[in-house]
Amino acid sequence: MSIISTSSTMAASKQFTKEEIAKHNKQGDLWLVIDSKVYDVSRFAAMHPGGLSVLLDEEVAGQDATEAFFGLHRHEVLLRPQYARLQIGTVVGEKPQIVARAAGAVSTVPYAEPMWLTKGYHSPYFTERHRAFQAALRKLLEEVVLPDALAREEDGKPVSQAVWDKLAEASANVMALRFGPGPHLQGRTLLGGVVKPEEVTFLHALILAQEFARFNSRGYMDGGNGSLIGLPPILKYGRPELRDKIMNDFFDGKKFTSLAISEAFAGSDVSGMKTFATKTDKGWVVNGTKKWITGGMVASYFTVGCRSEEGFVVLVIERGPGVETKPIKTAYSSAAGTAFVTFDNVLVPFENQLGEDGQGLLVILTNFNAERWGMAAAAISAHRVIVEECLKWATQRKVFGKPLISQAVIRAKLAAMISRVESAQAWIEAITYQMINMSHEQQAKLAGQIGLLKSFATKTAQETAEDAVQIFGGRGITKTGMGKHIEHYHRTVVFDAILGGAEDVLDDLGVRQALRMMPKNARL
Ligand code: HEM
Repeated sequence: MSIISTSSTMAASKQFTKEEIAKHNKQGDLWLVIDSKVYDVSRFAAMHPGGLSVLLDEEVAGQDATEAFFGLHRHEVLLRPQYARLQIGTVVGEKPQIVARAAGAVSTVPYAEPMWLTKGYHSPYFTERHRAFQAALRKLLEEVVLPDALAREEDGKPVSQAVWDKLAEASANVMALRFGPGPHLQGRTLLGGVVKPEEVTFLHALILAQEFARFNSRGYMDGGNGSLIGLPPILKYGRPELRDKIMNDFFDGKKFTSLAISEAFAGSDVSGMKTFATKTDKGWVVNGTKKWITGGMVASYFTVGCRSEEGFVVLVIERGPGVETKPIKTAYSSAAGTAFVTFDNVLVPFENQLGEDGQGLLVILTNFNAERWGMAAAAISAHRVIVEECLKWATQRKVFGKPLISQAVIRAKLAAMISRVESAQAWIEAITYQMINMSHEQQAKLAGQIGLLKSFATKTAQETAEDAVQIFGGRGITKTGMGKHIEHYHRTVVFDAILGGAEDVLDDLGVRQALRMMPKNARL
């Protein structure tokens, strides 16, 4: 994931012979070559995080240290301004061979992109128009979201308002786009006009979900995604006035909504829930608590599942008197805004009810397919990033004088990873095509497939995470340097396996749906 912006490529124009470079090989007068570029590290050497002595080694000082460097550092180190300026020139007659991917470009590493995005391959689903959409989106995300994602994942703060503002800009409307095709896109300019509102299908939604998942900043991304599960029930069941107010607040990047179903007492077991809504003359009065509410720390609205005398009801509760949120520390960054939410005698107007009394389960279930499909899409994309990391590492790292990739066991691990990610991608593309050609009601028959797909995507992702740590060794459990993405992935991959339904539950759902569809007359 070394990405270069055109402004940081300014190379020093002076040229040096190898003989001249070799003379600068001692403390205080120290040069070295990396990928044909000459670096004067005379002053930096004493501050080098890897120590001074390694730079004075006779194979490094005054020499071409390309191989040694790339066995120990990510390319992005050299792109940081403080290190880029150590370059004083190039070697006579040599040209750089290693190029960072430009912001927005596709990777040329095999399997680093889905087949439809790989040069020379074809797709039954995606066209050049989709590719133009993907390119515009990736450029915007890598320029605007990626730097914020890396910084916030570290400091634990929520998505910066400047990012929301940029995504919401009238010329881009990415916030509205994230809700897939539909009337909410009408009249909007989308990504500078690269796609028209009526052209948008679930294939665009797949591109969006997969592009947003490439940053390997899992807490940050979930923090930004909270509304994607909190809002859909409001869009479908909310009264027009409430729906439009909350929808526009989100599309403008101003206010966010979290789904608040799970409790310390109950997860998917709705009957075990304790949050209770009492009907009064003035409206519903809600008391109870909710746990693991993604994005809850920054949410202005909560889509809340409650028990009541009238059955299960879903209410939209606005942050205000009686509503409190406290952060919960989980394995990923607090940028996710994961909250414990308490409702104490909160008065909720009847207009904020979604669906009829006792119909709450229907309201919640209506988005489960879309939610799981989106999670699978993101999981597959994040998985692919790890395949690229492993392929690069295995080819650039030398052990016992040979690249790591020359070991058959490493190639076997890579083969398994590639097969997992490619089969999951092919499956989701096929399901997405069905979604495009089915009505919302018909899509109910995809519930089993989507459940199985999500479970497959997250199980295989965890297998790859384990394999990746083995390939990277100690670096795979180290938060900085070469293996930082592997460490992050390995630590956070399990979130996908829990959110939106645990694997066993989804597998069972898939098989039970198949059983319901079994023809009565089928025999061996
Ligand atoms: C312009 C040249 C260089 C720069 C700017 C540089 C910079 C850095 C930085 C920032 C780190 C911290 C870890 C990271 O962020 O990846 C590091 C670690 C390290 N560097 Fe360098 N370095 C340079 C050249 C070299 C060379 C030629 C060697 C050759 C032996 C070397 C050996 C090391 C070692 C052994 C570590 C520790 C790696 C680890 O903890 O796994 N460095 N360097």
